[in-house]
Amino acid sequence: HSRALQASRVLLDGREVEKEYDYIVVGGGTAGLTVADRLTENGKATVLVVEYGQLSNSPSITTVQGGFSGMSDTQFLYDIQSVPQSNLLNRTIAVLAGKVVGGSSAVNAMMTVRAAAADYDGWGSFFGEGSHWSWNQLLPYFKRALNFAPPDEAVTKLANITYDTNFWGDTSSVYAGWPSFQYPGTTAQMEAFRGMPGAPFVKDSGSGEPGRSYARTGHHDRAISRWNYHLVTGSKVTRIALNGTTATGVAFVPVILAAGGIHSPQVLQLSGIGPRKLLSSANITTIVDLPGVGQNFQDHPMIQASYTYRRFNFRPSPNDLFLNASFAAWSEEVWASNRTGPNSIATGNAAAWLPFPVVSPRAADLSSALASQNNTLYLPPGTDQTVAAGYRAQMLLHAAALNSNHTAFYNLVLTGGPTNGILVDLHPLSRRTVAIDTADPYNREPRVDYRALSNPLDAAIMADLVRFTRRYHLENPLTTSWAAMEMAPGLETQTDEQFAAYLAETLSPSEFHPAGTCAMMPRELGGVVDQQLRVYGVERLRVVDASVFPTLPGGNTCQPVYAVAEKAADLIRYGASKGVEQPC
Ligand SMILES: Cc1cc2nc3c(=O)[nH]c(=O)nc-3n(C[C@H](O)[C@H](O)[C@H](O)COP(=O)(O)OP(=O)(O)OC[C@H]3O[C@@H](n4cnc5c(N)ncnc54)[C@H](O)[C@@H]3O)c2cc1C
Repeated sequence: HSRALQASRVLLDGREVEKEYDYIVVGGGTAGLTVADRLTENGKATVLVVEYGQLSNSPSITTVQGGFSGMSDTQFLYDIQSVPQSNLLNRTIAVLAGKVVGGSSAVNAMMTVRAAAADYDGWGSFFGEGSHWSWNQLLPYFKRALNFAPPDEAVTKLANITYDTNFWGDTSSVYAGWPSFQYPGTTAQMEAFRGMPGAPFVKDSGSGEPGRSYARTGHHDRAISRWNYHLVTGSKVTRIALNGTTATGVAFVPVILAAGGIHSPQVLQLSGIGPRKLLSSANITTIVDLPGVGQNFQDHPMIQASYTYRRFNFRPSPNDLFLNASFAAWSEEVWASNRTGPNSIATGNAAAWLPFPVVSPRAADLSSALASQNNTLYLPPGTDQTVAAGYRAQMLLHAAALNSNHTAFYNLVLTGGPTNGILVDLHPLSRRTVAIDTADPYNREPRVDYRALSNPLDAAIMADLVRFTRRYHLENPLTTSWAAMEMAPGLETQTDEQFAAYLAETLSPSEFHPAGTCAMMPRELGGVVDQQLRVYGVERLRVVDASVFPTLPGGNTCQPVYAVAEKAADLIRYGASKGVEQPC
């Protein structure tokens, strides 16, 4: 950085890139833009972000209402289908990931949640005592990551919102808040969990400003005014240049790989870092034999459990947006005039996250079944011993979590209307894979195998998640007056075997939360990066994105990605020895 860069700007062509930078960030997505913003903040370090997608102000990205417009616009998504899923009647599944400046944070459904402390303590536990990865040590970065706008008074009252500002920050340019409108039915659906014994109600929540706030608006738009920040768009990184085992980027530059859960393992494999057998079958010379790259792939399965209420007299309801022209017109009007009203609701602004013992009467039995299971039988044949050892360590953690009230397994998204939402398994046991397509590794998208339901206990756990949802709707004193009808799976589905058959037909193995494919675990447990997110066996190369999560947090993944990226920026700037920086 002895030499001034041309003024900060977006470069439309790789040929405009300078010869030297202090850091190169591969992927201008959620994590990549966060790190690039923080590293250039001091006005000294020079950073180039290389992003395959384009900068866009399309309404698909900026529209809030419903939360689905980004994920429905294929120009901002990679075009990937999974391999046929043998446990899902050979169905193939669309793999959604953002391809645009801002990455998946530009197309996601905007649900903002943090998951339980125990999930993050679990991450550090793989490294033993003294790890600097834990809830307490990530909390300052959660606070730095998002700027929390408290809910307005009317909404707070109507929806019984409670929150604790001690858990939130107010410095980030990425904002999190509640919609300025709530359907009364949402409150009723939330309150009805009081009819389910043991369901905990916690204090903290969030609220505030409408609009999509994401990595591009919160980080790129800040950094673009700096001389030391460059972003090149429309440029796909196929591999990282290595000099021996040192990443050299363009010219001896430290590289931060932030291409996301699907593409970071692909880029490593194309660079000769990954499982030797896979690389040689693609004629790629192995630089570092790292069996964990592309293994340990996790995502949250979505289960269809749908109910329609015959008597749900809460109005207005989300259906009124389609059925009641004057309500729809009013919604448009208040959104246009001051960005309030129903159109400020994305998707799922209320949901339940519950521990497994609350949901399942056989939590203790399933927990011991998992602990005593020969877990590695359910990994792909030929899985490396280190990866298998890591899987065993994770399954022991999950076995304890299954019988604990300190982490959530069950997630039901509430709609506020007479049809009910999405059911999610927060800690799936099956592990998936991402691998370069050996037939044409540089030009084809990677092969994504969800290996759905490969661990048979997943189906049993999911069956209990549906059974609980059934009880919530059909046997709950607080919901009986709604006269719910079970549309799916249908009351004839009762036994574990019937549920397994139903899941084969209908399960969606992805909530678009790909993670774990470059896991932060000890190398002897199949890890790919160490606690400073440095790739084992390679100098000057870190991975910073959802792929480093060793296990999925029990919640949507965007907020944890921001927090991990904030922490990574401090690790890169100050090193681990300086300890955790407190947010200013
Ligand atoms: C449709 C959808 C809905 C979601 N809904 C929610 C939600 O409601 N709430 C929530 O919390 N989370 C949600 N998520 C998940 C969340 O958005 C992601 O977990 C998070 O944004 C991932 O961040 P990341 O940095 O790991 O990857 P990304 O943000 O995906 O960034 C990766 C970037 O790298 C780029 N890239 C990839 N390969 C290359 C290459 N070879 N060369 C150059 N650039 C490359 C990509 O184009 C992309 O911009 C959703 C995700 C999707 C896709």
